[in-house]
Formats: sequence, C-alpha cells, structure tokens
Amino acid sequence: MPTIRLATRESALALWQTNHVADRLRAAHPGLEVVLVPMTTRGDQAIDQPLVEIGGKGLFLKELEVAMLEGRADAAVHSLKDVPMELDGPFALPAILERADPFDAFVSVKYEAFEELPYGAKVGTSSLRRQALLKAHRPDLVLVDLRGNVNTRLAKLDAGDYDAIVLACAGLERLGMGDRIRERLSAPRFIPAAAQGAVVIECRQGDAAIRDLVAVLDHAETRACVSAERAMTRALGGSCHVPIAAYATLSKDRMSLEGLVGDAKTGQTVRGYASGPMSEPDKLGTQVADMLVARGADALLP
Ligand SMILES: NCc1[nH]cc(CCC(=O)O)c1CC(=O)O
Repeated sequence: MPTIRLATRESALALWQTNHVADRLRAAHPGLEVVLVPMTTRGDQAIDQPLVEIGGKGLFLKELEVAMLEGRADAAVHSLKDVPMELDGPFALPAILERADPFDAFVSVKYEAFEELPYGAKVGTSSLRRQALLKAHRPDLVLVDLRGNVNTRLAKLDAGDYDAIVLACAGLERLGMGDRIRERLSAPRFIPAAAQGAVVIECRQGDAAIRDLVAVLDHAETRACVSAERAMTRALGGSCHVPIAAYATLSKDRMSLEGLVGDAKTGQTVRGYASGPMSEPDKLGTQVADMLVARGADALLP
C-alpha cells in the first residue's frame, strides 16, 4: 500500500493542521497510508527569548526540511504564514489549502471589544505587525511581548498578565477555542500577515510522485491571493521580523491587494492598494510594494 509520511511540529495547532491534511489525503486517495512524523523545532524550544532576537528565517521549518532531505519524511505541513518568502533549498509548495479565517482576534477576559480597552491598557503580542497596527489605532496602549503556543498565551491572559491579547482567528478556531474570540479585527482596519489562515504542504522539489499526490488539495483562489501577498512582502525584503501586512481578496477573477508597512514603536503606518487579474499575482504584489516604497515605507524598513 502506498504511504506518505508527514513531518509536523508538535504544537497542538501544528498537529491539528497535519491531522487535517492527513484526513483530506486519505479521503482523496482511498487506501493511502498517511503517517505523522512529529518533531520539535528551534522555534519551539527558544520560547523564552523574544522571537525578534533569535531571528533567522524559517525557524519553524529547518528540522522538518532536514527530515525530508534525510528521507525520514516525504512532506511537511506548515502554517504558510510561518514559511519564509524565499524557500531555502530544493523544496516546493505543491499544495496550498483553502484559507480559513485570515483575520486577527481580539481576546480578553474583561473587555468585549478593542474599543473598550481603557487608556494605557496592557496588550500582549510579540508580532511586530500586530504591535504596529495596535499602536496606529491606539498610541496609548502598552504592548508587551507574549510568546509561546496558543494555549500558553491564553493561560497568561487568564492569569491576569494582560488586559487583552491578539491571536489569529484561524488558530483559535482550529483548536476548538473560537469562543475566545471577542472581536474579529478585520480588514481594512487591521490587515493580516501574508498568508495568515492558510495551511501549506512542502515537499522535495524533485519528488514528482509526492507533488502529484498532494496537489489535489491545492486551492487555486487561495494560491492566487497568498501569492500576491507573499510577492509584496518578498519585494519589501520582509519576513515576520518586519511589520508588514498584506491581504488579497478576489471578486470573480479580479484580485485586490491591500498592503501596509508599519513601525511597531511609533505606530506610524504606510498603506498601499491595487487591483489586477487573478492570473498575475506576482505583478500585483510588486506593484503594491512599489507604491508603499513611493509613499515612504522604506524609511520604516530595516
Ligand atoms: N506565528 C504562529 C502562528 N502561525 C500560524 C498561526 C495561526 C494559524 C494561521 O495563521 O494559519 C499562528 C498563531 C497566531 O498567529 O496566533
């Protein structure tokens, strides 16, 4: 019987996503044996240091890629948001699954909505993009670094360490904690990170059999949107260590892309917007990136 081994991180969210991919592969290919290969990555171990300091692209990918190169796994499942804009090595992304909720969630014990936060409230997030957007709307907020997996972050909120935290809606919903979402921080006010909410399957570039096997899960509309978002972010030299937001939507075969570059310390932001055919996502991405630079975004980029 044919078998596919899926490398995954060991966090609850990563395991949910990989089990979801496994179920969908079994449904698409009756008789296919799907096995999970869970592993801990450097990004999971270094949870005490701010992410910005440990840096390095693909913090959550490296070990999974090594497992594929060494033949211990055939493919890896990731949140596309965590995948660097340039893949480092002989890898491909043959399947991008249909995107779930792309937006951030306002989560709080005491407050029903972002607007209700009192002056100087303490908000936990280590995402520079979320910090820049929060500061842009509410310069009075005190932003505090908050790391760890979704459960750890919620536990810190519940312990009273923060007035509110911001997490991805998709992560909360996948973990069955959608009821913790007090408010969806939706576009255009809050713009998500490129590809937020989308799950991707990575494999070895030359592995045609695995590419063909997983390609049934690829969702063309999601691929077009996240390609434009990633092209914009890539053109700005961005990673998750720079406050860059990008969100594309489709109306029939017309795609619109909203981009933002911000400063996490000051809350200063620069916005750009353009639309174009769904068939040219890279062009749309670079167009919005150029617009952002023309409007002064380069002064905010490292
Ligand atoms: N950086 C961690 C991460 N990577 C993907 C998600 C959520 C799921 C997704 O965006 O697909 C999260 C958690 C979060 O941002 O709250």
